Amino acid sequence: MVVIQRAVLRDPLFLTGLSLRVALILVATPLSHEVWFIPFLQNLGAGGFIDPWAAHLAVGGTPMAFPYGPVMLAILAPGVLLGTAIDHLAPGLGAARLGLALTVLALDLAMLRTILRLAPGRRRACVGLYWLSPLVPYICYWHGQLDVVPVLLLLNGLIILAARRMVLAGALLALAVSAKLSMAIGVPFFAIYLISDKRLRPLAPRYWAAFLVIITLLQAPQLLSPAAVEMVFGTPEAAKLYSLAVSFGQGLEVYVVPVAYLLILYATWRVKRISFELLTALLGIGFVLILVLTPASPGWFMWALPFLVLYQLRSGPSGIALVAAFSAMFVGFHLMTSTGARLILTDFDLGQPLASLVVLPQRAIPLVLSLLVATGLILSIQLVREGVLRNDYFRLSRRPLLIGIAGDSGSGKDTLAEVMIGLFGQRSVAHVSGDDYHLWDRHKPLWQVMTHLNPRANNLSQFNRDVRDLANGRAIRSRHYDHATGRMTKPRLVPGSDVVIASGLHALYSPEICECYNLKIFLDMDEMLRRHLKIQRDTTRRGQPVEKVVRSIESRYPDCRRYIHPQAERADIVFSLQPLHPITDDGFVPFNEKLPLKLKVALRPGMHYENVVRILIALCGMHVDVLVNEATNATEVTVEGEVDAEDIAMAVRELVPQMDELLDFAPRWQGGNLGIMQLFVITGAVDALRRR
Ligand SMILES: Nc1ncnc2c1ncn2[C@@H]1O[C@H](COP(=O)(O)OP(=O)(O)O)[C@@H](O)[C@H]1O
Ligand SMILES: O=C(COP(=O)(O)O)[C@H](O)[C@H](O)COP(=O)(O)O
Repeated sequence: MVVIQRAVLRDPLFLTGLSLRVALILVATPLSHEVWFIPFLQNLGAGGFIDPWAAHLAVGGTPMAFPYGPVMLAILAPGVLLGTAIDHLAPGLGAARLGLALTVLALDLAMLRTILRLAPGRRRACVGLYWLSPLVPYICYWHGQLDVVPVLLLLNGLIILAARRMVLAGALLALAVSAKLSMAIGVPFFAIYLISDKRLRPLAPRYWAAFLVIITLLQAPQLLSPAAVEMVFGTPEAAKLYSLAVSFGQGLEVYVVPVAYLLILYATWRVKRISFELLTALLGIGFVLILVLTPASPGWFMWALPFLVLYQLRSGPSGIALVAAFSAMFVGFHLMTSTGARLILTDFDLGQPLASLVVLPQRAIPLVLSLLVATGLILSIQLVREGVLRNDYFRLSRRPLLIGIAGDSGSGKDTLAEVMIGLFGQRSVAHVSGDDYHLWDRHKPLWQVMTHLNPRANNLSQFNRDVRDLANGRAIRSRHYDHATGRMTKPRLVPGSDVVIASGLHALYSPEICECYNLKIFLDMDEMLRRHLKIQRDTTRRGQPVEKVVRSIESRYPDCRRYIHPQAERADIVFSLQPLHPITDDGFVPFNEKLPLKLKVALRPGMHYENVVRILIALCGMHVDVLVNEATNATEVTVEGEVDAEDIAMAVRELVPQMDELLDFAPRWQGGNLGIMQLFVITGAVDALRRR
């Protein structure tokens, strides 16, 4: 049973739409129901279960009667067969007719509920845009088409796919196609969606396995029935896709719809990474173009309607007006040219198209069709502009997100890179480390002559080339410097990804590589804290004697001042981790002691930080000071206090909800200062991506 919130059921708008539907069911019976669908379905009762299509043709039924698959049959038959049985008991009740109409009403309510699930919090808008649209009463209750069935299955398959319940989602897509073959139009869009999102790729085999098993089980028997092949696969409806052709002369024709459809698929393929919202927009564009470029049956509009509702919810009054105009043209055109309904208990038969009942002005039909095509094309352009090009996610994900992280040895570059990889997901990030571009390893004599902090001790031109290649989505081959052995390993393939993190001593050194980054970060950790943490790391994790590490820190300090620290001027964000209590020269801090820290965040002029500060105070309960550095005009935000990972996750969802689909399914949020860094990096990245 379709469960719709009580608030909707009590909504006057809903009750108005329901009254209209019930009135139509009571007073009108669509010609298509009476002449095609009900007789076909009643054959099942006459022993047509084995091969309903053959049984129908055997009694002289028309091949046009039921060009649908077994799922449509299974969903619609119970109401009709029950009604037929009741009619046998009480002739003249019209229960079979009511059985079909009430089944359609139940599916219509399920469609409303599905749309409400797709647009949570937009209850009245969804009721207004779907339930009160004249399209649905016209298509389902006057003209009498059944497309609400496959579209409902397709839409729920989308929702289940977004929830990553892959087997059920694949099965629902198969059910949609087995209800009406034209839903196969959507299959390539789903395939591109599953390929484009690296997070979904491991889950895709289950999806397609379920799809193929269900579609085979349901469609194979139909292929064995010549009658089904004639009525379903050979339906004249399919020929409409080829009706618009461009003649190349010499009897050659190019079909416009297949060309347009392939162009839309190509454009979809070019969208680097498709969010759920983008997928619904692209599917809507595909369906609307088919409506515009073919003499589409009224039922075909149901394919696009849910996506048009979502478009209107996002676009507001202009989109609503445009869809209303397109809908009005569509209904007007089909009232004139398509079958309608007979009024019950009267002889008033509007089953035939208006054009055959009354004399219309000569140009009425072509004029309305022209307006229909014009409004449809304008709507398609708007769907592309507003549904795709202006889609935040589309703009964020068209090219890889590039983040550069520079800082002295031990300042936290790898740590920050790792916590950001934990957010985006290993599959979606290409990490390039400056250490892998040292010109010599620890065992070479030059190691004793020139420190690695000197740019000339590193192959920075190769580093820059590799970052640029990754920025263009190309894979690179990069060696790896193993700090445990002090040697370079063999080159390994680093594939292009949605996010590129380039961290290293000189990651912001060359101006031209800085132009590649969307976000530039410099780590300027308190010097005593850095020494403490570097000594702790190099002795415990890199097996180096304390004396050697201390000597190295001292000997490299001049190069650090000369080559590393100046990079801070190029950064968008400078993170400076500070101990709450200064570490004095002789104040040795035991490695296992957790140092209370605070984080200073210097943001270059123009970086938006107000909302971040608001959230850190209001939601995370942090103590935050904001200062503007008069010299650099940079904003310095000092953050103190404890924050847990869940609060950081909530803060990011509040500040940049559109990032959700760019992050991993289970992003690894951090608490403490690393979580605050995650927050500033994510919001800074979205800011930068919106500007590009
Ligand atoms: N934000 C931070 N909070 C606490 N400890 C940190 C932080 N960043 C780095 N560290 C610690 O400091 C040491 C050096 O960090 P690392 O990321 O290896 O620096 P780099 O990559 O710049 O050489 C590591 O032991 C690391 O755990
Ligand atoms: O210090 C760094 C940078 O690494 P990081 O920024 O991770 O500290 C150089 O890679 C070292 O010179 C490598 O030499 P070693 O392996 O002997 O430290």
